[in-house]
Amino acid sequence: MLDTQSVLEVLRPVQDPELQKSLVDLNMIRNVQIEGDKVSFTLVLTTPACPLREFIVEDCQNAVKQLPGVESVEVEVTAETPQQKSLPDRQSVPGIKNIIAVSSGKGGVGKSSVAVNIAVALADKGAKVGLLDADIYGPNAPNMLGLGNANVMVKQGTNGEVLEPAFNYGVKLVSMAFLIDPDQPVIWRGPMLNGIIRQFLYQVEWGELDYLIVDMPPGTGDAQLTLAQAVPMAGAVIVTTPQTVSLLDARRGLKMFQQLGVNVLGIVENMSYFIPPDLPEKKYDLFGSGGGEKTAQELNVPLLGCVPLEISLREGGDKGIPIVIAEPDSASAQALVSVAEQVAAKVSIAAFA
Ligand SMILES: Nc1ncnc2c1ncn2[C@@H]1O[C@H](COP(=O)(O)OP(=O)(O)OP(=O)(O)O)[C@@H](O)[C@H]1O
Repeated sequence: MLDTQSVLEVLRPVQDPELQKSLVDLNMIRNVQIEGDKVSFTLVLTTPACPLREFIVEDCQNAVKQLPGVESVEVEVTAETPQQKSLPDRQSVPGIKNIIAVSSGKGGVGKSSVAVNIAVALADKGAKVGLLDADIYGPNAPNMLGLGNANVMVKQGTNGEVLEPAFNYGVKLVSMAFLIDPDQPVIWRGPMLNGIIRQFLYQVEWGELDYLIVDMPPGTGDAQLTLAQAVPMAGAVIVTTPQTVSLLDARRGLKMFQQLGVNVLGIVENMSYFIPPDLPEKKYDLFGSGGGEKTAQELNVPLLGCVPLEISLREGGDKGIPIVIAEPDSASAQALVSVAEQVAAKVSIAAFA
């Protein structure tokens, strides 16, 4: 007989490919309805940015169609992002499910571009996203998000004054740029870091967030230490170029996060190759090739993606329209969307591990 139980039984062997557990056991199949020969249910994924969404839906449909008497299968897809694991000695930020650092060993490798585009890509998929621009030396996320002239407002919250983040492309943003005088010497900014990072975590009206992406200053300094010691983190993403010097610094950064007990979600190789706009079928390895992959293998962390060097990516950053929105079909936008999906998937895996 066709009933809810038989539908769940036939779906039980279908696994979430990333978590390698039964969708039914993970409570990802809900609200099973049967009307004559029509079966419908809700598939609750662990992230709206699930890279394998279509495969999972197809697997579910194929499984249910095996039941005698079923003509059509309708799957409504939603997502509930899991909360990262808590740590006994770190205070999580209420409402924020996953804090992800985007870091690089070396400056100028495209860390902010990657952080901004990951944030926008996740928001575009339907996730609730915040971006904390903690890059005290080059806080350029506001410009890249078209919020160069934004001002954060201070308002009275339930526990004192709170900052209200700026908002664009579905992303809530606070940045060091909103607080520091751009003419202030960098040397005076360092000592402010610890306090400001904590303030940006706890005294901002973030609301409910699936992901808070933190654009870190380059290197292995105080900001990384402060963040890792203040809050439980879902993980860190390390951005590098294929060049040897950048890779050596990336390794240092990666080791530091590992020593601080932060899960390294993987490496993003940026500026992997150059695509000339007039010859899009050509590829030039300006900074060498394969370095990111080799480093990822050696250090036993995933390579989350390789983003090409494209003029339109730089232009998008300068104009305040991130490439994933401005030119979603470009090679760099597609690579960045895939990186965002990989990051989301790895965060889910860590939450269920
Ligand atoms: N894949 C790419 N293709 C073209 N231009 C890029 C690419 N990645 C980054 N850029 C450009 O390189 C410059 C530096 O990038 P970005 O600010 O993202 O780097 P960063 O590592 O955050 O730098 P900083 O160390 O100053 O914080 C920017 O002008 C950006 O638009």
